[in-house]
Amino acid sequence: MAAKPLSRPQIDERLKELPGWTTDGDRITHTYAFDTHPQGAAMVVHIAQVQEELNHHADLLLSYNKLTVTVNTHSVGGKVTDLDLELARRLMEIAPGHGAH
Ligand SMILES: C[C@H](O)[C@H](O)[C@H]1CNC2=NC(N)=NC(=O)C2=N1
Repeated sequence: MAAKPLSRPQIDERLKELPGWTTDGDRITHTYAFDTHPQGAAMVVHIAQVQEELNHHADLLLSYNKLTVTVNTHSVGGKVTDLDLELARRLMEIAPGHGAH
Protein backbone atom coordinates (compact mmCIF):
# COMPACT_ATOMS: atom_id res chain seq x y z
CA MET A 1 0.00 0.00 0.00
CA ALA A 2 1.37 3.42 -0.93
CA ALA A 3 1.73 5.67 2.06
CA LYS A 4 1.88 9.44 1.93
CA PRO A 5 3.10 11.62 4.81
CA LEU A 6 0.27 13.58 6.40
CA SER A 7 0.55 17.25 7.35
CA ARG A 8 0.25 18.30 10.98
CA PRO A 9 -3.27 19.71 10.44
CA GLN A 10 -4.30 16.44 8.75
CA ILE A 11 -2.92 14.41 11.66
CA ASP A 12 -4.60 16.63 14.25
CA GLU A 13 -7.91 16.25 12.43
CA ARG A 14 -7.61 12.46 12.24
CA LEU A 15 -6.62 12.15 15.91
CA LYS A 16 -9.97 13.64 16.91
CA GLU A 17 -11.36 10.17 16.13
CA LEU A 18 -8.69 8.43 18.22
CA PRO A 19 -9.06 9.38 21.90
CA GLY A 20 -5.82 9.41 23.89
CA TRP A 21 -3.52 9.48 20.87
CA THR A 22 -1.19 12.46 20.58
CA THR A 23 1.40 13.62 18.05
CA ASP A 24 4.48 15.76 17.74
CA GLY A 25 3.96 15.83 13.97
CA ASP A 26 6.43 13.01 13.21
CA ARG A 27 4.86 10.16 15.19
CA ILE A 28 1.69 9.28 17.07
CA THR A 29 1.68 7.87 20.57
CA HIS A 30 -0.62 6.49 23.23
CA THR A 31 0.09 5.33 26.78
CA TYR A 32 -2.27 2.67 28.12
CA ALA A 33 -2.56 1.95 31.86
CA PHE A 34 -3.52 -1.44 33.32
CA ASP A 35 -4.34 -2.78 36.75
CA THR A 36 -1.72 -5.50 36.41
CA HIS A 37 1.51 -6.19 34.50
CA PRO A 38 0.19 -9.40 32.84
CA GLN A 39 -2.71 -7.42 31.35
CA GLY A 40 -0.22 -5.09 29.67
CA ALA A 41 1.89 -8.04 28.52
CA ALA A 42 -1.18 -9.72 27.01
CA MET A 43 -1.99 -6.57 25.09
CA VAL A 44 1.57 -6.53 23.70
CA VAL A 45 1.05 -10.05 22.31
CA HIS A 46 -2.28 -9.04 20.78
CA ILE A 47 -0.70 -5.89 19.27
CA ALA A 48 2.02 -8.06 17.72
CA GLN A 49 -0.68 -10.12 15.98
CA VAL A 50 -2.42 -7.01 14.64
CA GLN A 51 0.90 -5.60 13.47
CA GLU A 52 1.71 -8.76 11.54
CA GLU A 53 -1.72 -8.65 9.92
CA LEU A 54 -1.20 -5.01 8.86
CA ASN A 55 2.54 -5.45 8.18
CA HIS A 56 3.04 -2.28 10.17
CA HIS A 57 4.91 -2.16 13.46
CA ALA A 58 5.04 0.27 16.36
CA ASP A 59 7.59 0.73 19.12
CA LEU A 60 6.16 -0.84 22.29
CA LEU A 61 7.46 0.11 25.73
CA LEU A 62 6.01 -2.01 28.54
CA SER A 63 6.70 -1.05 32.13
CA TYR A 64 4.99 -2.35 35.27
CA ASN A 65 1.44 -1.29 34.49
CA LYS A 66 1.86 1.02 31.52
CA LEU A 67 2.32 0.39 27.82
CA THR A 68 3.44 3.17 25.50
CA VAL A 69 2.83 2.66 21.79
CA THR A 70 4.65 4.96 19.37
CA VAL A 71 4.44 4.62 15.62
CA ASN A 72 5.33 6.28 12.36
CA THR A 73 6.04 4.96 8.89
CA HIS A 74 9.68 4.07 8.35
CA SER A 75 9.35 3.69 4.57
CA VAL A 76 8.57 7.40 4.14
CA GLY A 77 11.43 8.49 6.38
CA GLY A 78 9.64 8.46 9.71
CA LYS A 79 6.48 10.44 9.07
CA VAL A 80 2.86 9.84 10.00
CA THR A 81 0.72 8.18 7.33
CA ASP A 82 -2.67 6.46 7.06
CA LEU A 83 -0.91 3.21 8.01
CA ASP A 84 -0.15 4.58 11.48
CA LEU A 85 -3.70 5.81 11.94
CA GLU A 86 -5.10 2.45 10.86
CA LEU A 87 -2.93 0.69 13.46
CA ALA A 88 -4.11 3.19 16.10
CA ARG A 89 -7.73 2.53 15.12
CA ARG A 90 -7.24 -1.21 15.47
CA LEU A 91 -5.63 -0.76 18.89
CA MET A 92 -8.53 1.41 19.99
CA GLU A 93 -10.79 -1.58 19.22
CA ILE A 94 -8.78 -4.15 21.19
CA ALA A 95 -7.68 -2.04 24.18
CA PRO A 96 -10.91 -2.27 26.23
CA GLY A 97 -10.79 -6.07 26.07
CA HIS A 98 -7.42 -5.96 27.83
CA GLY A 99 -8.63 -3.71 30.64
CA ALA A 100 -6.64 -0.77 29.33
CA HIS A 101 -7.61 2.61 30.74
C1 LIG B 1 9.29 -5.02 4.36
C2 LIG B 1 8.15 -4.60 5.24
O1 LIG B 1 6.97 -4.50 4.50
C3 LIG B 1 8.42 -3.26 5.85
O2 LIG B 1 9.66 -3.24 6.49
C4 LIG B 1 7.32 -2.78 6.75
C5 LIG B 1 7.25 -3.50 8.08
N1 LIG B 1 6.70 -2.70 9.13
C6 LIG B 1 6.72 -1.37 9.09
N2 LIG B 1 6.38 -0.65 10.14
C7 LIG B 1 6.46 0.68 10.15
N3 LIG B 1 6.10 1.36 11.25
N4 LIG B 1 6.87 1.34 9.06
C8 LIG B 1 7.23 0.72 7.94
O3 LIG B 1 7.60 1.38 6.95
C9 LIG B 1 7.16 -0.70 7.93
N5 LIG B 1 7.49 -1.38 6.85
